[in-house]
Amino acid sequence: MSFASAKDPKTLYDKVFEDHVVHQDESGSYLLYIDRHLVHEVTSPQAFEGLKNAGRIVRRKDCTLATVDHNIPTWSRKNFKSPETFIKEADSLLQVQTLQKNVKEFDVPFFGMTDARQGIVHIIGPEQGFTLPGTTVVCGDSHTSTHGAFGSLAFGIGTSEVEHVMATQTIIQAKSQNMRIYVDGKLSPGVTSKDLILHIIGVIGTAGGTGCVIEFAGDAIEGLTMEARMSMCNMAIEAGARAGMIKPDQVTFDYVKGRPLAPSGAEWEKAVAYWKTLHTDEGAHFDFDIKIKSSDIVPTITWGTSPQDALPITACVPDPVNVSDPIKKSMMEGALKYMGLKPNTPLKSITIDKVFIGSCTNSRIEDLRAAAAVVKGHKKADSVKLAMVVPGSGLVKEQAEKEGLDKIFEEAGFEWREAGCSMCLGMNPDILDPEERCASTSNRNFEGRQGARSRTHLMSPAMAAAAGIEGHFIDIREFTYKDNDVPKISVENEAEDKALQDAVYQHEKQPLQKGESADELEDDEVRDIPPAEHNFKETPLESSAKPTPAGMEPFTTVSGIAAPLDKANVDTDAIIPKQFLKTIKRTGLKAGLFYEWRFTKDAEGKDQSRGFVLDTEPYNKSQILVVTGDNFGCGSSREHAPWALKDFGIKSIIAPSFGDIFYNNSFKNGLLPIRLPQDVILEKLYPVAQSGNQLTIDLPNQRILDSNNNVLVENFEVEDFRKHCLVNGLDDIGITLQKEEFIVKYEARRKDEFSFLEGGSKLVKPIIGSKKSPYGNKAQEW
Ligand SMILES: CC(C)[C@H](C(=O)O)[C@@H](O)C(=O)O
Ligand code: SF4
Repeated sequence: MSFASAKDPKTLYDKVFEDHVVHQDESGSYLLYIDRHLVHEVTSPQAFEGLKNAGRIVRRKDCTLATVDHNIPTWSRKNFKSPETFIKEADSLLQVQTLQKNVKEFDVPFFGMTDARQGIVHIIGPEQGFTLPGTTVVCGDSHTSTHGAFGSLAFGIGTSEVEHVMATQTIIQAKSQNMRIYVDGKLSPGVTSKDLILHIIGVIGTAGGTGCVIEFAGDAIEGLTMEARMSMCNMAIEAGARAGMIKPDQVTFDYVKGRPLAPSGAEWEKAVAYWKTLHTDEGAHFDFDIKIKSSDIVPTITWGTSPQDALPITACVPDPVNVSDPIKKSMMEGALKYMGLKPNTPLKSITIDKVFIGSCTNSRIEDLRAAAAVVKGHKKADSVKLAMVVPGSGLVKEQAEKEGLDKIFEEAGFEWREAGCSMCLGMNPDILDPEERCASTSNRNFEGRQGARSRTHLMSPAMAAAAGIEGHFIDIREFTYKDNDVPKISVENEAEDKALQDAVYQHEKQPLQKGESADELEDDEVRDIPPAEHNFKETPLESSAKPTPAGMEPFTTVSGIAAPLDKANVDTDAIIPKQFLKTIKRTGLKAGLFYEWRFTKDAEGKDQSRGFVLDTEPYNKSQILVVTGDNFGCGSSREHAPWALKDFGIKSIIAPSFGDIFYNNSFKNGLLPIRLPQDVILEKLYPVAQSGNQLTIDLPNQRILDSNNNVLVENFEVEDFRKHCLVNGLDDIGITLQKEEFIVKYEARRKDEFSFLEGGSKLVKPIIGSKKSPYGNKAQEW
């Protein structure tokens, strides 16, 4: 059944990866087939525009599913008439309208704002059964890692890659390294998967998983529900990993079975037989194997401005005095200042202003049940200005209301909202005021994440709810639950979930397409290095490969001022804050580059320069950025980060390591990221940057020189394929389309061997006669 040969023991990741290889070229670059593509309004406009400009279509509409989530207000939709009357912010509205227009024009299945199935993109995929075990899942969103909970290979991509997937249904990938995080034992009472993943990120750091796909394994993981597994994999990106994965098992199959877009009947049996082969073989090689003892974990929260700033709730705010590494020390001092915290303060004594229960990490029915169990019979503390509960999808909302959770929250003084990303990111009206402190169930506590100068502490739903009741952080194990008959996760409830869905989707699944019979390929034909004529070096690239729609200039040699940046873990939220993402263009982003670091507001609300390095002479003309710390560009997949850097004039960034998605996105935009060991940067390049001098980057020869032509670095690492594209300014969609024959062959084979994946979002049906949906009977909005 599997494309992979049975010869060597393989990891779960190896198996799923190999089963999707359409083509491999000599440079080590793979073309992978994509089974499922989720689309939202923030990262798709430029991709659809690119398709349009090139006269291309969406190749597999049945593998594509779109929704709106980031920009939409979460206030009541009872009087909803249209996005135009509902969404007050013009730029948010434009992104929503643009997606509506695009899905109509390209005929892509879409859950709009009048559809109960609308919700956060990572909630709706699994909920619909669109996400299936063993599939490849992508989305222009970093938290696509969520779907790895099903044993799928799921990762975030940038907008250029969104366009690539829409046009070719494939993606160009290098193989990541294998990391296993093995969690033994059972989680203690009061400890959830959120505590576990925060603990893990605290241990391995936000760059710990860079270049890796993490498999979460062990008793503690196998004991988790699907919802809890999704919370774990969701935050794999916060550990820097390309993806997180958990092997599919009976828990997975039970969750998927009967979902509207899941296979059924004989196809279901065939699927399960295949899915059962998807586990790491005995003796398979892991590049990194990390063991975590579940007994070490207690309820955990973050204190600082990175998800790795995680501590047990029983701890105190850390003291920089105890840190010897100067970079870490200054980062800690900066974070404490930003968070308005004093060293050695017990975490439990920190008071809060607001509570946010929601986001793609923790807005599923199980999360809401856990929070409601805490809240029931209590009242929100008077000192807490706002506690909001935002379900992940319209269906989660309906289910919660059916169980009376909305009433429990409202009686306690919590606000009950409509589905969306909400205050996780604040691209919509839900934001914190400056210096407000929030107990949040989301996944990122970056500076400015929930609003300018906002202060975010990450934690589990129960802990956030309890903080709302007490007015300060509290150890959930010490909280007094008032009522024991709170809704619990039970088989009955699961059955009710399904019953609800069945009522909502009164449809028959369409018969599976009868395709032409698939060409039989031998294993080797698919996996092995193809003959030379298929290698990109031999292919007549110029014939159909075009410059990218963004107008990518060839990159050969760049000489320019190098700006020094002495920071680690520079996240893409810092490179380009959320308010600048509300554009449907790739240009005009210079003003937003490092906005929070560059500007503060004066008394009249005008921007005042803070003297950030890029605003001082001679660095305001920099073309190169020399960064001392690891993990530049971590976090969100926003391609707006390289767009903004490019718009400023930056052509190359040198750092010890990069966030995977940012690294990819940079190449797609003619921006060269160069990875060098930290000591080389500190000894050879940083001093040049500090003195305001020029560096020359010679890509064809892979060298870096100073202004006297002395070679400072020789043979810096860059993959052949990426170099080739950059030096020639090539559009990789054009290159991929030259491999059309391989894509067609793979599709034929997929139709046969993985026939249970056919249908996909084509099975999405309008909601017919949904009895009491507050969204009415309309489904797709065109
Ligand atoms: C808007 C999108 C690019 C972004 C992401 O990739 O993560 C967002 O979802 C976020 O959480 O910051
Ligand atoms: S992390 Fe937040 S903003 Fe990003 S997709 Fe999830 S809920 Fe939306």
